[in-house]
Amino acid sequence: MWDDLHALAKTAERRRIEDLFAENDKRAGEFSLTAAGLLFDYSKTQIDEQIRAALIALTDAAGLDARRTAMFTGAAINETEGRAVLHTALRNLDGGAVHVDGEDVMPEVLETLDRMEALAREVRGSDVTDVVNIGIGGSDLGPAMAYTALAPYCDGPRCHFVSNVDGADIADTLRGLDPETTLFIVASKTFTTIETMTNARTARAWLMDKGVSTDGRFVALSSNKAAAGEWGIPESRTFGFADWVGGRYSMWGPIGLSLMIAIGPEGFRAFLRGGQEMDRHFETALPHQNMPVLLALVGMWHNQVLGHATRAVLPYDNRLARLPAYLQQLEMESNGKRVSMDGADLSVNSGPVVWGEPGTNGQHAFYQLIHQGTRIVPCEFMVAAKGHEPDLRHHHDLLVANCLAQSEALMRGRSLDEARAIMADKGAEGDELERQARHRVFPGNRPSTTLIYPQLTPEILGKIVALYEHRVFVEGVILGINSFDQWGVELGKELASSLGPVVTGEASAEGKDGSTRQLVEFVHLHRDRD
Ligand SMILES: O=P(O)(O)OC[C@H]1O[C@H](O)[C@H](O)[C@@H](O)[C@@H]1O
Repeated sequence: MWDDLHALAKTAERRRIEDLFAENDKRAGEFSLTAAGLLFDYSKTQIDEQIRAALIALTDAAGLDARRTAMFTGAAINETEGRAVLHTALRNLDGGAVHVDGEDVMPEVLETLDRMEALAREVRGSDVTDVVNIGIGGSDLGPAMAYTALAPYCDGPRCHFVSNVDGADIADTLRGLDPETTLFIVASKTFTTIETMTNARTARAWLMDKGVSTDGRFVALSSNKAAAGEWGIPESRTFGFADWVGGRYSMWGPIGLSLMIAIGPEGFRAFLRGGQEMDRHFETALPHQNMPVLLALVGMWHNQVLGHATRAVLPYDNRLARLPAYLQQLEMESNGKRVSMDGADLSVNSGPVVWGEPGTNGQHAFYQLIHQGTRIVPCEFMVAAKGHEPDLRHHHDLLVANCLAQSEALMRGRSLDEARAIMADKGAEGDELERQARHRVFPGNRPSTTLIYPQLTPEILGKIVALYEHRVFVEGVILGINSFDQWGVELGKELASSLGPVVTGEASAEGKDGSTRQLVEFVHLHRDRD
């Protein structure tokens, strides 16, 4: 399979994407698809019909259909943790029963949703002015990303997101907040995460310091209701979810509470409906008409086949500023694995490095490398046809024009002859003309895709997030890995707890490597100085 693709890559890399358009005037339509109102265009890549067929063959060989059914029907596909993977049940608003170990989970999911809505309404109708979500990773990035994304729909209290154990995070957030009108949400699936528990304690101390009762000031979102209870948050203020909701897939349930408070229960339901619509599409569309499948395959063509180690996510949508960070966790924590489900080494690379920033800002910062650097960075552009500022339509038109211009420029490039003509026009001559022209050449033939959507509404955001979730799933199935565990984060946590007492000076650094000892020494020299 991979050999076929590598053979196809040899020919593909020699030809220009532009020529594919010249050879086939239907290319744009044939190498793009519309689903759930979104248009995904992957025609500005080297993929042709033969390559697409070979990529789709990967899904057959990996048994994608059976794995997908297994996920949606509650099988324990997270094999290293013995868990089902059912974040889709959280948005199964009008769907039927979903069974885990013979039990329908939907009544509890819907009851929790009802309770969340009751609390959201209560908070929105109260004197609460600020909500602080304390959580990290999957208990932070989803709601934080969506809160910024859906700013035009936020008509509830202001939300803040504290994640880092760096005291600067909570200190900067609390400064300026009124303890009498601030509600804290402690969001942690495990309710043991050191950063979150440290920040939660600091929040509690802050209230007590200000002489404000902590009663009714905390809400817990967790799978570990017992720990939340021990911490002092009553059951009536605790919203649980099952272990089959992975942290980075959890914003659809209780972890989304801050978002629900901000945009209101109806807006949150629209977000869920969007996700559910993408689920239906993913479950039923044939591979070559299936958006998550194609998004995954295009990514694998660039990463596993052509060897491009990174991919840039470039939303031309300022409110999606946190999307790249959200996708970093979703994609890199899910598919950054070196062994397959059975423990054998992978024969191809695992998922790529995902990074990005909104356009047009990135254009004035790192696009230089994307256009002229020696490495190829496949780019994933995203843009809305319409903005939310009717009085600023001209801004939005410029934004769209820039987005389209970048993918066009990446594909077309500028030849040496064109660069020479530009320099000649400027009056350059001889060696100087030649030297200057070489700096102005754009190799072009650089691949990009564009995801375009009508407008960034709660429903559309739901579709986009679910689209990326399923993309990660498809890539994981083809790689034969478990996309739903994250053992790679454990070692650092263990070492951090052993280094804690070394940093404070309670334990000695003896036995640590020379570099670590030197760094600790520097800290000791400075930490107690005024
Ligand atoms: O929600 P929590 O249990 O506090 O976990 C928060 C985060 O920390 C862990 O280290 C994992 O890497 C993440 O997948 C998780 O989302």
